[in-house]
Amino acid sequence: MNSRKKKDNKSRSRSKSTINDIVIARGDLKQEEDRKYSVKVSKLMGRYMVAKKDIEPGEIILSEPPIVVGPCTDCKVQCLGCYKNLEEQAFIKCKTCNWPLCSQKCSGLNNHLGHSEIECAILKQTNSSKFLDYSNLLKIRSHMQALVPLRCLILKKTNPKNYDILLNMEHHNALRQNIPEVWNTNQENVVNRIINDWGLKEFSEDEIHTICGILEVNCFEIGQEVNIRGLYPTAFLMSHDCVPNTNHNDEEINYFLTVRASTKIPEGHAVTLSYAYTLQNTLKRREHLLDNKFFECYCKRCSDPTELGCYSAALLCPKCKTGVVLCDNPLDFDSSWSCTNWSKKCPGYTIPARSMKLLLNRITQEVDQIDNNDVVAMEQFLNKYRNVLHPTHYINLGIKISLSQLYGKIKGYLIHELSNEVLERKIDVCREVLEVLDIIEPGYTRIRGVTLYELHAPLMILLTRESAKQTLSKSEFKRRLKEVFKYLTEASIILNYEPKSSIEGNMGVAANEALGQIREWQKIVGKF
Ligand SMILES: C[S@@+](CC[C@H](N)C(=O)[O-])C[C@H]1O[C@@H](n2cnc3c(N)ncnc32)[C@H](O)[C@@H]1O
Repeated sequence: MNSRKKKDNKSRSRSKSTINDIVIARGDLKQEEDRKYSVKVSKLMGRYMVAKKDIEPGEIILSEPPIVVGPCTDCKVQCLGCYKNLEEQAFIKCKTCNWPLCSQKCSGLNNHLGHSEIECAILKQTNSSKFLDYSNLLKIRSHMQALVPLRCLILKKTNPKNYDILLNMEHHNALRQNIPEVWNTNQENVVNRIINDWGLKEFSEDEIHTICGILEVNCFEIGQEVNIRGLYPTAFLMSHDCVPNTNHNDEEINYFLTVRASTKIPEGHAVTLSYAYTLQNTLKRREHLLDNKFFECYCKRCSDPTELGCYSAALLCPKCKTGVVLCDNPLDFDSSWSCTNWSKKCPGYTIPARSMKLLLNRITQEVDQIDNNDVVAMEQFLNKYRNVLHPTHYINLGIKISLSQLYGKIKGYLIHELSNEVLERKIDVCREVLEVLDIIEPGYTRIRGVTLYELHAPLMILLTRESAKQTLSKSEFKRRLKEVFKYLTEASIILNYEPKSSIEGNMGVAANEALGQIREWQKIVGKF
């Protein structure tokens, strides 16, 4: 389908060390024995991780510190130490190198995962700050793009073992070279800056482009309050799947990455994560993977027009009114879409790929106009498109996820103020979202944990209200309490994997407390 694909194999044909070489090179044989995974190689995917033995949901597969972290390519201007976004006037310049910082006391100063002494010395020696136009912070943004590549290059001297591990990662240079918007942007913002502006002639253009490719292909988006990327020594080996079987999180400050199984991973099965946003439809995910990770996905979900029954891309047929419009060939970016209501004799409805894209772009623009907290506008949107978009179309699903979290949280909709009707609405959207998540983000995944937590709250309040009116029999009360207990228990397991400093980690603490209260009630109604 795409000319980029053929060259892919070429770039992969260069010889690469296996993960075993990497581990042995690190003198870490013990760790190799203990590892939950081994590494295989396939023609399609290159190296990929497989489970050495059955791995249970929630089990840690790996936990490791990053090789390098720093600003993302599309980041705003950030503090070089702690990566807080900097506003005009609310920042200082590093006394030594003159690059922007949040304060002279920033916790990321003289830290190898922040603004290290060596980075500061190089930025000073090269007089790099003379190119920073502080009259307008926006003009500094593109300069930030060269920082992570510089940090990688610094490793060559400060940590040659990590530099070797990094150089062993996929860069897709042969493919990327043929994509002018990727290659030329790197040439301008990274290569020319490091070699010409900063005068670091010891690095070659090829070497810097390779580093850029490695970062693009292998970085994890990390950070809790901040928007940064990190490269990890073994986690990069996980292959992509649009229904992943792992979940990962990163710690604040040290950026330790922990990968856990979200579902059971049988021995010999690939250990996967999704490089794309799972809540988008096949077309969007595949476009993202091709443009940013330089491969085409042929997973089960991508190959199935119904996306395994979650209908993330389906429209409702405007002709027969009852049929579902699906992509004729989801593995072809240019495929048309048709009504699939053959048995009920739809007169026939087909829409070309281009018109579908235009329609989705127009609807997306409309959604983007809705304020993040405007539940009324969200409900109006769902109502307006109820005969156009499938109820679980990814655009609807995004809105339903927002509603599942906003009802009960924002001003005017605090949980105890909600009418029974709105509580029921919150329950409905949570259940609808969970039905889809059970297909595309199954098991112990963060978004399921959050949605289960959101679901328990209205159920519990309705139960309390009804029990206060004494309209429930003891057995009905117990049945409903048991249901809340079930959701909350799973939410608690999932959310307690999250760092305590994160929003989800806090939710985990709240889930534990709520479970404690239910256990008190159990003393009255009896164990479930
Ligand atoms: C983060 S790297 C994974 C490690 C890589 N396979 C290696 O050997 O270094 C991502 C790259 O692996 C390949 N890859 C991962 N998952 C894939 C999949 N499901 N289908 C095809 N290629 C995949 C693609 O080349 C992608 O750009």
